[in-house]
Amino acid sequence: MLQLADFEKAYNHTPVLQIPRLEIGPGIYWIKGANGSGKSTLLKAIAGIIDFSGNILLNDTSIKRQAVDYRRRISFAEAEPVFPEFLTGREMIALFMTARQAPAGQASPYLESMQMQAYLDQPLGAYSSGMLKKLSLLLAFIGTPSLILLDEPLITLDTASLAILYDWIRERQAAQGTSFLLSSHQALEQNTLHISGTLQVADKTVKWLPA
Ligand SMILES: Nc1ncnc2c1ncn2[C@@H]1O[C@H](COP(=O)(O)OP(=O)(O)OP(=O)(O)O)[C@@H](O)[C@H]1O
Repeated sequence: MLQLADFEKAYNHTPVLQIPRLEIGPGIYWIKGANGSGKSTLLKAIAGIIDFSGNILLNDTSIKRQAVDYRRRISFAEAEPVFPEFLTGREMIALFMTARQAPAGQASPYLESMQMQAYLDQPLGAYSSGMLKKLSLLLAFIGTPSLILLDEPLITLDTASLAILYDWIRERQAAQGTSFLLSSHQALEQNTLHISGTLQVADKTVKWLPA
């Protein structure tokens, strides 16, 4: 599903991640690592929002040679999302629905399950961090990406919302075979989600460990 080859990312000429080769099949993966080890850097590189040397292929589509096609197949929710404060949640969702050519009505069940309708027409500047987090997670589920990257999806969510997020992930994987990379300092509920393996980020590289 995902292949990294000769991957190297440096900030100000200081290498942060060097991954000669990494290949993982479809599934749900937990990205683990200490603070500053490079989890967000890895996710941002795979999402195509920061540059790096080497290559990444998603189902044989190259991030460098087929950049538009690649990005169409991937979604990313940042750990601490920042949105334009003057837009409303409804406007953000409409923007994503158009950009990602999503099927009509796709957002409705997500909005209902997370009970987001009450504040959908408020400007995003008035959202709490939990409300912003739910919106950013929902936006990552818009369209039909084959890989969804969620950076620290569990932070700021209340217990009820966590259970709903796990439902979203399970349902999307079952219905569309979507794969997930989830970074988290908290243990993922492995009896709720079927985790295919762990990507351990340490010593400036990434190791795949079976579940
Ligand atoms: N834009 C940047 N410019 C310079 N250095 C950066 C930048 N972003 C990240 N780094 C450095 O890269 C390293 C990895 O950071 P990254 O944010 O990927 O870690 P992380 O594993 O996600 O950490 P955390 O668990 O604290 O969120 C750190 O040493 C960090 O200081």
